[in-house]
Amino acid sequence: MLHNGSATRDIAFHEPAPYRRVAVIGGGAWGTALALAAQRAGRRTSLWVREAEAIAQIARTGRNPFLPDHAIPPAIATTADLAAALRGAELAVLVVPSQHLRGIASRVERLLPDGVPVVLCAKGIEADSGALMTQVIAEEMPGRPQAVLSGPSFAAEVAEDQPTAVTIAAEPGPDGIFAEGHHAARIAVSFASRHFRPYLSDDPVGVEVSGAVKNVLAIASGVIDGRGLGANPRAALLARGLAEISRLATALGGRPETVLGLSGAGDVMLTCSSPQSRNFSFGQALGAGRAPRTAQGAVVEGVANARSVLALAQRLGVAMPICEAVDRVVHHGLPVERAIAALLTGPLRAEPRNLEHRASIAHPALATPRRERVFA
Ligand SMILES: NC(=O)C1=CN([C@@H]2O[C@H](COP(=O)(O)OP(=O)(O)OC[C@H]3O[C@@H](n4cnc5c(N)ncnc54)[C@H](O)[C@@H]3O)[C@@H](O)[C@H]2O)C=CC1
Ligand SMILES: O=C(CO)COP(=O)(O)O
Repeated sequence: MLHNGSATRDIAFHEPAPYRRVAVIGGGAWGTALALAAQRAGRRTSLWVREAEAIAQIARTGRNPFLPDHAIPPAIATTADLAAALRGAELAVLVVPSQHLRGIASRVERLLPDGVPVVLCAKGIEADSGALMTQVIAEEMPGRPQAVLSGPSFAAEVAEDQPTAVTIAAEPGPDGIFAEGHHAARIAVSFASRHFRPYLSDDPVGVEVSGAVKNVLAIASGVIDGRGLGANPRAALLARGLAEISRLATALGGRPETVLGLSGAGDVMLTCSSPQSRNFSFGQALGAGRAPRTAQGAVVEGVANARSVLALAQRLGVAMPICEAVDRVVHHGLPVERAIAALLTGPLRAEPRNLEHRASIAHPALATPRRERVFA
């Protein structure tokens, strides 16, 4: 049994039954890669693709324009008909961008039998409501079992069957998420294959917040790279960015140790250091003073989420200076130079949160604005 993440158990011991039929809803790059992963794991898999042109191209060439370098095997049933994609599904995997999840979820809810679980794969926070993806689902699909799939996983590498580890997070049942019949354990074995390794977590809030914020951090990291500022500020950004994730996650009831796992530190390391990341390369262009260019129709989640993460943080009174800087640059036209200067010349602070609190009492100098150039 899992007690608040303090104990781990081998899920293979239980041999939970996989879901046999998996419907992947959202045929962008990540949905396509996850359909390939499910099919490799032995699942009967369907893939719902929204765009008529994409469906036509798949029919013509066997390739999805959102992930053009990878063939989709005929065993994956691709369709533009949502009802057809969901027919007979024992598991629905929702892979539409965060700002579109609500609309798709309400349509899926009308078509999916009660009790069929959903897996949420978008990394983001809803702009208008500040809702996490799990909250959106709780509202649009009340009572339905749900889990979050996140972690360091570029779609192209999963499609190539490169080794990848992800986290599957859900609220534990009375016997914990490792219990044989728990949907999270069943989802893990439904996707597990030689090169695709899910880990379980009972902290969906920590996992979700990590995934949403890392995209904003990746834009900031790209800016540093595009501006040619070197390796030191990137490392500082990663460390201080993880501190921002941790503060927001704990304010929402998540756990700080989750932020050190695959969905937090793992995905931050991946996305904040590779031009494969759309968010990182968007930031690189900003940093270099070029107009960001993305593949047609591709989503750069950090753009919408700079705004939604910051709005949520402000509502909760959580300081997120890096996310704030990205929001100012992307949405309010703040020049990159000024955003960087603001981060470097803010008040001096102590590092761990608990010390931060004590430092302001025992070491007032650390909490007082000073001229030195430090990181926020
Ligand atoms: N691409 C990747 O490597 C990974 C992506 N993700 C996450 O997966 C989610 C989906 O991203 P990708 O598959 O990469 O997208 P993508 O950039 O490849 O394609 C855009 C997707 O947005 C969908 N879309 C556009 N307008 C829509 C609307 N009005 N309603 C519903 N869907 C709409 C398109 O149908 C398409 O599926 C994002 O939250 C992303 O952060 C997570 C892990 C890896
Ligand atoms: O989430 C991702 C990898 O884990 C993909 O990142 P990008 O959306 O920045 O490409």
